[in-house]
Amino acid sequence: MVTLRTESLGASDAAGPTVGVLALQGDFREHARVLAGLGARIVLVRRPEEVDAIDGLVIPGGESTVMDKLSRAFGVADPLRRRIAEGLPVYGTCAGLIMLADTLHDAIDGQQTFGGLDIVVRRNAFGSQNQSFEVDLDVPVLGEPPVRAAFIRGPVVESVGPRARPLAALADGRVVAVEQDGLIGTSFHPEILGDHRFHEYFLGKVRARIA
Ligand SMILES: NC(=O)CC[C@H](N)C(=O)O
Repeated sequence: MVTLRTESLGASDAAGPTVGVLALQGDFREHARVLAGLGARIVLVRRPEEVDAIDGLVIPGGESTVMDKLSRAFGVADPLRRRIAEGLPVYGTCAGLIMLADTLHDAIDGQQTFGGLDIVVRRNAFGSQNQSFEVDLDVPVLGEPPVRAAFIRGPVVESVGPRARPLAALADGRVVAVEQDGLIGTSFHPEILGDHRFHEYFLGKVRARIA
């Protein structure tokens, strides 16, 4: 018998899909609040049993090198790789996008990712913390208005392979949002500026898969 550490942060609806938020490090609480507000049941994922209990997963922003080490130390990296390969819908923001990339351009010290997205990513592509910025981003799958996107030491998608497709790019053409089947990745943090359309779009994928 597995006891789930199901924490509801906000208005949780027992009928909603069960969405995990990888809670090893980073801004997982903000994502949990947004998803709970949209009707999902939230599981904060830190253990292998929790990986088996979810219909979808959000990987938050934070520090991908630390998330990589902790996910291996906590034994959730391989179970997550397996579930991603089986089609688990996953939305990764910033460090979470890095964790979903098949190829990391500047991996150091043996940094690993979970993979799944057929993309090449470069970390810290927009400079340091104090070079953070916000921009209005056209995201055609989300319609109008543009998404206000916060970039905080974010990665860039340097190339998009044939299995993935770009969802948004900056004015200079650099790709900052992608999807591939049930997987979504954004270089930026929609969870902190009050626009929840990326989370709604992701929940649509989760619901479609369990319907
Ligand atoms: N805001 C973020 O998630 C920053 C990502 C971080 N620079 C990393 O490489 O993991």
